[in-house]
Amino acid sequence: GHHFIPFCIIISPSVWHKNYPVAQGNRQSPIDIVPHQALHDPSLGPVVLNYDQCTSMNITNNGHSVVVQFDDSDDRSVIQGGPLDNPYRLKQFHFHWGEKGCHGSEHTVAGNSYASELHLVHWNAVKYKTFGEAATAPDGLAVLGIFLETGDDHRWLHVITDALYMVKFKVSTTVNCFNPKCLLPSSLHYWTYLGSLTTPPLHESVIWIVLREPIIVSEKQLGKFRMLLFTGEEEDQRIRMENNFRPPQPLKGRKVRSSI
Ligand SMILES: COc1ccc(/C(C)=C/C(=O)O)cc1
Ligand SMILES: [Zn+2]
Repeated sequence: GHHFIPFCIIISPSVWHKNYPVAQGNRQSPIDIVPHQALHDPSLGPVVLNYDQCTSMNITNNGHSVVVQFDDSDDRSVIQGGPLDNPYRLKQFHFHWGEKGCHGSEHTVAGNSYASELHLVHWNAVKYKTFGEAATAPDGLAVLGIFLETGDDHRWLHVITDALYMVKFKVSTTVNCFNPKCLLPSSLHYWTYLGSLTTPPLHESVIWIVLREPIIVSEKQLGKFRMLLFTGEEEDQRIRMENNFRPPQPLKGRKVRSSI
């Protein structure tokens, strides 16, 4: 009979270390952030986001998340300040979410998780020539993490969630002039620590900046993420894309600093 060969093998985080030994490294992400154990560092200035109105290019279901990619050929959209020594260029943003309720974020705060987490990925184009090179350097990437909590509709997230039906399967579609500045909470108070990518190759190249204040999105908007599929249109199985979050990793003596 027709032998189904699953194209879509979901590798769980607990076995990533077999192919990526760095998964058990000393600066892995995410982590559980314990606010009272974070060191308030008065030398930490505010994080500054200078995003151009029109550098977004497309939205893609890459088989493990939904990613909005940006034109990073110049410094039109950058993050700077805070723990960063120079501007980092916006490359893409993506989300992590659960299958229901308030599980889905990667970082947790005093053991509590949020329904989802948005990651804005930037790279150090001052020191490195390409994103790929920066992604393997200890100060190569800066990822801004924003928690999503359920409540009222988010006025601007609609632009993204209303486009998700077009990328139900592993495909891409155009998104013009989406400025992710509209996805920020009112306060830019943050925690920062040295960590890693949270999906393979798990490179320990990320300066994390996690905002304390979540943004509020509706259950309906969040539900649209859950109807995405890990699988491609050509595949028989339809595996819903959910729970695409890595659990917190050991701190291994790292200090979390707070701007608060
Ligand atoms: C060089 O290959 C890469 C693969 C994934 C990533 C990211 C941005 C992973 C993550 O978001 O955890 C970066 C580089
Ligand atoms: Zn992420």
